[in-house]
Amino acid sequence: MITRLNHVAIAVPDLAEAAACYEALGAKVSEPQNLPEHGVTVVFITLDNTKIELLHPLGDGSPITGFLDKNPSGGIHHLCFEVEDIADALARLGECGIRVLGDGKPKTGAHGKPVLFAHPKDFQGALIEFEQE
Ligand SMILES: CC[C@H](C(=O)O)C(=O)SCCNC(=O)CCNC(=O)[C@H](O)C(C)(C)COP(=O)(O)OP(=O)(O)OC[C@H]1O[C@@H](n2cnc3c(N)ncnc32)[C@H](O)[C@@H]1OP(=O)(O)O
Ligand SMILES: [Co+2]
Repeated sequence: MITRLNHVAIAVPDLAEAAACYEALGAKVSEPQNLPEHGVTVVFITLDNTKIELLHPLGDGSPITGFLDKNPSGGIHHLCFEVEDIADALARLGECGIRVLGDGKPKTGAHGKPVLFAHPKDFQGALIEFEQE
């Protein structure tokens, strides 16, 4: 079952500049984390009730390069919801005819937990990530 909002992800053209804005507002900002298996570098901003995930392309073939080409100033990229059971979420998405991106199997995300992405065209135009709680 879907439980809580884990993070809101924003793709940014300049990670250091974006992180500095949140630091200036007094937020807790993580060090950049390279995720080559996901083709991104991420910085997490920890808030009281959720996180902001700042994303920047890492290497060739990053899945977010196209998004930044279309949105050169950056933009909200995806929402991540926590689920009690990622396998159950995978099954439920399939029952609803919602395509799961990649090879359709969970991958390990930035928090070291299994994650899935649903195709935005099947989810009211929004890219939704599911993370095992
Ligand atoms: C997992 C590690 C970390 C974590 O939190 O733990 C992360 O979150 S890593 C985040 C980066 N990884 C991903 O986003 C993986 C899933 N994403 C993808 O596979 C691609 O981004 C994809 C397939 C959603 C889009 O890729 P691309 O833009 O190259 O493809 P298209 O141009 O063909 O797009 C198809 C269609 O989708 C629309 N689109 C693209 N991105 C988004 C978005 N973020 N939100 C909503 N819609 C999106 C795009 O405009 C196309 O629509 P169309 O009407 O055909 O133009
Ligand atoms: Co994410």
